[in-house]
Amino acid sequence: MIEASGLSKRYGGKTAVDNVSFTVQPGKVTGFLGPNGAGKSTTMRMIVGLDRPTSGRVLVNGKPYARHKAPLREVGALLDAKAVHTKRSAYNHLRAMAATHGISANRVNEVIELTGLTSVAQKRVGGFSLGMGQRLGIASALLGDPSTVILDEPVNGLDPEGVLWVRHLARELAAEGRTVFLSSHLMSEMAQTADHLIVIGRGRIIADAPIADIIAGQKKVRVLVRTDSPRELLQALTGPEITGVEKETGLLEITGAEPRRIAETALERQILVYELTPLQVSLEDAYMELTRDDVEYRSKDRPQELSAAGTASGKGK
Ligand SMILES: Nc1ncnc2c1ncn2[C@@H]1O[C@H](COP(=O)(O)OP(=O)(O)OP(=O)(O)O)[C@@H](O)[C@H]1O
Repeated sequence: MIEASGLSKRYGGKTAVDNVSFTVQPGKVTGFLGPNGAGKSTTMRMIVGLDRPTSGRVLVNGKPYARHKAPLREVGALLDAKAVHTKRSAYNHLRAMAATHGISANRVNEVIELTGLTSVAQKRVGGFSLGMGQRLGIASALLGDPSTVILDEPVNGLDPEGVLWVRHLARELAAEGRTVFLSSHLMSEMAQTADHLIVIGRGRIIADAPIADIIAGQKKVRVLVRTDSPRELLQALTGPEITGVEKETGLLEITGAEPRRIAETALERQILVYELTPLQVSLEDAYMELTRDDVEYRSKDRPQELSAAGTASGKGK
């Protein structure tokens, strides 16, 4: 179990993590999501004592990481896969780590097998691909058979087979009753792997709930509408909460209005509508909506929005 309370980290004038409190429960995969620069890595580094909190504290299995006599047996972490690149072979790298913790050579062989590194175990780590480095990082994290596993972007650089492997591994570790805390910005991946999500934006927690609740919490309905008069239709749908984006000529994506209301409005105004498709809210949508105001580095070319209130700025007719 991981328990953070009032955890903050400032680097000079920059607040990377701002008074966050959360608990990561055992027996579940908890996803840690957030846009670039949100504070995920900094939080994870504080959990394992690599960064000192400016204020607040974080406990792993009831104690600060540094207070554990054999921390590798309590918590295993993959934080920066590149940090393991050395002139040693994968086997020797793991053997050296194991030796410092009284972990047997048997366990080294076990994690090598578990992470699919058997055929390259004698090769120099310096020559490893990003994916092999990730596997070695995961092997190091699992070496002490820890009850808490923290993996920062574990699927980064892995091929599809590797992504699937990490997903199964995370699920298996949680099923064994371990605490599994994974960061990622791949929403689709999280949707298939995590039970619970903690979403962070600009150093603050913006959601902490089971995945199903996060999706269900996004009440804004979205509907695809094909019509020859998109702008007219949108202006007829009055309400500040209703917005629309013209995805292509004559194809509107309307947010905030139920299909029935759209159909009734179109009928009233004699606007021909020849497609009306409600869209399912995905985790991706829920996440975009949640982090909308908390993205530090935003791409410039987001689709232009049209608004039902008539302040249209898009390319609708
Ligand atoms: N050592 C440091 N010195 C100064 N600023 C830092 C340092 N480490 C992180 N930051 C800043 O703190 C903020 C949070 O960074 P962090 O790496 O924790 O975010 P992240 O959510 O892991 O992002 P990403 O998904 O891009 O890895 C960023 O604005 C970052 O620039």
